[in-house]
Amino acid sequence: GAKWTYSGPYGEQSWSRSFPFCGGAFQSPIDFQTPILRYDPALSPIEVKNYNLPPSEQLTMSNNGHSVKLSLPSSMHISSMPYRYSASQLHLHWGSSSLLEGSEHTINGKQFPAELHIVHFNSDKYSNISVALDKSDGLAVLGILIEVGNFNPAFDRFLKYLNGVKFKDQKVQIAAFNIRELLPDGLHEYYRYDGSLTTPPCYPSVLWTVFKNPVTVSRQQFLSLATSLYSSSSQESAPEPLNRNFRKTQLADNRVILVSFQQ
Ligand SMILES: NS(=O)(=O)c1c(F)c(F)c(S(=O)(=O)CCO)c(N[C@H]2CCc3ccccc32)c1F
Ligand SMILES: [Zn+2]
Repeated sequence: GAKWTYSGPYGEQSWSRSFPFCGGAFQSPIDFQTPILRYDPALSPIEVKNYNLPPSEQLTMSNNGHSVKLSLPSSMHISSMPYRYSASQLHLHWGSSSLLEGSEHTINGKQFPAELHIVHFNSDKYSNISVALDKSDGLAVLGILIEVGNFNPAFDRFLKYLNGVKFKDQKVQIAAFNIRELLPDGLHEYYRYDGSLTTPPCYPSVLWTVFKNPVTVSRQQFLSLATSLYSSSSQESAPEPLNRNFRKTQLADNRVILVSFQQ
């Protein structure tokens, strides 16, 4: 597809030229501002199934030039939503060694150092994610905000392989692990709204669930994520660092953001 980046002439202000939905409604990410939040007691705790993958399984970790992503088996799924949403992949957004602000969603204007996204598709209605991608009930993404603090052994299960995917289109097979350990302890407190993919093609097809409680990684783990990767391929002459790969927050318009918790 058409080239897009996070800075320069192909940056987010230009996305809508090649990807019209990027200039449309229901765009993500957004800033969770207290005045537009509404408590919804019907929002039940998120339940995930088969997230505890056996180490005998292997996952493909790859650098696609926009993020580092991990392929996930469709046996992993979210069971607490009206439809079953089966896992497809997880990826991250982060700042840089000089910018500890790289999350996509923000809370009352606070941007976190990074954010993890676990992308799922509605497997009750659609046979695969490519078919589900542009359907209004097609995708469900879990957003996990990341702070710098204590070392996180679960994140290290894949961060330790970053040097194997330094350049665009590089892939490595890694031992699977318990993906549930990447999530915060409590899955009962979260923000919920209808939004979009935060990258082109920006389809308004995502039911967003962003957990209120961040997880932590150590400063060294954050720096490893922020400085190990390049968006350019190994053959290219000028290596382009892969960092600050987050979209700015979009207008909420008259969208109400539901929250499962009371202030
Ligand atoms: N923040 S986000 O959750 O909206 C989001 C991303 F930020 C992101 F980078 C990617 S990607 O596939 O790594 C690269 C762009 O396609 C996807 N990938 C999605 C979109 C396209 C596609 C096709 C097959 C499987 C997953 C995806 C994504 F859903
Ligand atoms: Zn994402």
